[in-house]
Amino acid sequence: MNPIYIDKNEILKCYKPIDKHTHKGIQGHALLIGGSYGKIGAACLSSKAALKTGCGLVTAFIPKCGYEILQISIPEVMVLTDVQEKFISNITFDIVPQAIGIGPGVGQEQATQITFHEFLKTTKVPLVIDADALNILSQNKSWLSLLKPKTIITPHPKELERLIGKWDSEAEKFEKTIAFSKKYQLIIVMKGAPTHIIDGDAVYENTTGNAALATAGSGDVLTGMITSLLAQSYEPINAAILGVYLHGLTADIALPETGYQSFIASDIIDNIGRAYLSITA
Ligand SMILES: NC(=O)C1=CN([C@@H]2O[C@H](COP(=O)(O)OP(=O)(O)OC[C@H]3O[C@@H](n4cnc5c(N)ncnc54)[C@H](O)[C@@H]3O)[C@@H](O)[C@H]2O)[C@@H](O)CC1
Ligand SMILES: Nc1ncnc2c1ncn2[C@@H]1O[C@H](COP(=O)(O)OP(=O)(O)O)[C@@H](O)[C@H]1O
Ligand SMILES: [Mg+2]
Repeated sequence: MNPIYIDKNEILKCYKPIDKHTHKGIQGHALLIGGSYGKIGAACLSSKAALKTGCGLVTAFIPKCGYEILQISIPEVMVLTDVQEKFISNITFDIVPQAIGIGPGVGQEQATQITFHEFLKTTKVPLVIDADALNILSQNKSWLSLLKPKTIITPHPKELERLIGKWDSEAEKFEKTIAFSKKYQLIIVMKGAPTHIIDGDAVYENTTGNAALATAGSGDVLTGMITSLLAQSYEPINAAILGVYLHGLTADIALPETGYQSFIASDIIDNIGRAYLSITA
């Protein structure tokens, strides 16, 4: 396996500068579907990260109990609520997003599983699938064939194991992940230290990031960032590459100020602007 290293050179091949005549209506609308009672923070983090990564509009779809929390903590994000108080049970919306991120904090209630199945059968929008949405897929592997080619999935090692089964060596982990990517035509963001992106036989290795990212919600933030780039009409592989690179770079930039221990997921969001600036510096 000869990975392509995701460094500044590689990023400059796909980074799209902002057109000075752009407006929020053409800058992309991202929909983030996430949260459940006690995990509304996951929806807050992913939707705020999506906005801070540059799409024009962000809507969060959450259970009712998160309505005030989300509106007060991030007034720039629009909110749609499920009929259920504590978990998502019926995903319906009348907006037209260019990308959807689903999974952070959703839990695995039966009703959430059923509506996720219906959603997969009907949606034609480019998707990023993370966290509990991946765990639901692991429990219902026949649903994997519903995923459109180039859907992005973002498993951490445990979520990956639930999807592809155990491995005995690093080499076997890559073999199995590449086979899985080919079988379902998926882009797999294998989160870790470092993160790898698998797109069929192509393997990319990220060069940014550090152990400060080992903190609650840092994956939820990554989901929002990649969904935002997808909504801004980056090709799925480029959205994954740029998202993972910027996400890691925020931790490299913040480290001298926060140290490893006090860096939290909100610090990723706070440093997305500096990460963008360093791409073009
Ligand atoms: N503030 C919030 O609302 C938060 C919500 N979260 C949500 O909580 C739900 C559960 O997510 P979790 O990921 O905690 O639960 P999981 O059960 O999926 O994963 C936790 C398990 O995976 C292992 N693991 C994780 N990263 C690993 C790594 N790099 N190497 C080896 N093992 C690793 C852990 O040791 C643990 O056994 C998700 O829906 C998630 O989005 C979390 O993101 C935390 C913050
Ligand atoms: N030691 C580390 N070095 C670099 N990156 C890390 C390290 N630990 C975690 N990360 C990154 O942090 C993120 C963690 O995601 P995840 O486990 O899904 O978090 P959560 O579910 O809490 O949001 C991934 O992007 C992963 O690559
Ligand atoms: Mg996660």
